[in-house]
Amino acid sequence: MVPLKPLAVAKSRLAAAVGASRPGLALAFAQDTVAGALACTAVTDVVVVTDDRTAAAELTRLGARIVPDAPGAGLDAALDHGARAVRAARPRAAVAALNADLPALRPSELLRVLDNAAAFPRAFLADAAGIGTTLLSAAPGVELGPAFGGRSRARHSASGAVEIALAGVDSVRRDVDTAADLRTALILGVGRHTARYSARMQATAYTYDSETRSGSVLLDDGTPVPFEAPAFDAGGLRLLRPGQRVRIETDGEGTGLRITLVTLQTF
Ligand SMILES: Nc1nc2c(ncn2[C@@H]2O[C@H](COP(=O)(O)OP(=O)(O)OP(=O)(O)O)[C@@H](O)[C@H]2O)c(=O)[nH]1
Ligand SMILES: C[C@H](OP(=O)(O)O)C(=O)O
Repeated sequence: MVPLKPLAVAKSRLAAAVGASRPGLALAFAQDTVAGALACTAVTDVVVVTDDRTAAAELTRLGARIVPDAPGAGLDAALDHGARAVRAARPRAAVAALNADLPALRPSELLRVLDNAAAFPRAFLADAAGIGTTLLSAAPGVELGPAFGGRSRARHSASGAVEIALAGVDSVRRDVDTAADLRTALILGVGRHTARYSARMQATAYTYDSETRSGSVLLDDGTPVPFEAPAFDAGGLRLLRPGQRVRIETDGEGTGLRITLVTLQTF
């Protein structure tokens, strides 16, 4: 089950960093989350609990089933409602809640988490910050008992759910609440829907040292991203780190030092 707020109010903490892209980016995160879950061999069905009509149409197209957020009483109520809807049709179903803001989600990592979770009546995975929760599961016949929001890792633990202690499942833990989270997700490698938006994160300045032929670009929030351009040329693409490149366009005079536009992209 993937709960999703109306896009007009989703991902509010990203507003300052991404401006008018925010609702589209919130949808892209949900699309990549749902696509990743549907591609996981441990997942039979993906149910999205949402009242957003645009998101409902797009996520249905990917293969998700939509359950309206009938209670309209916050995240935990939406998840209880979703679990009831799932089990009305399939009373012996195991269920898991997964946040809709996991754009780097890899099906193979979700499979490891769900395999691990299946050993316990209730289990959860802490988010990358170690404060919240990105996944909560309940075995057949067991109530989900969601207690999301804020410091939910401690709350889920206190409620008796077993914390999943797996290494190497960063893509399932990497929820995106801030611009810094988004950059980390881009470095992990995001799905195709979010990748479309990442090209819009433009750098505002750069430094370049012609002796070392390296430099750094400054993202709009002030974060420096180093790059190497041993022999860069107009329009060249230079590898930064695995999964991430910088596009460098010169002024066309061929001096190789007058960068006019630098855009961070993922592939
Ligand atoms: N259906 C439903 N989903 C919700 C509700 N509240 C939160 N969610 C979803 O639950 C997950 C975690 O939500 P939040 O961190 O509260 O919200 P967010 O939109 O991700 O980010 P912020 O607006 O910055 O807090 C996301 O997938 C949300 O879309 C709700 O009332 N109903
Ligand atoms: C829902 C909440 O997530 P966040 O506040 O990190 O988006 C949580 O971790 O319980």
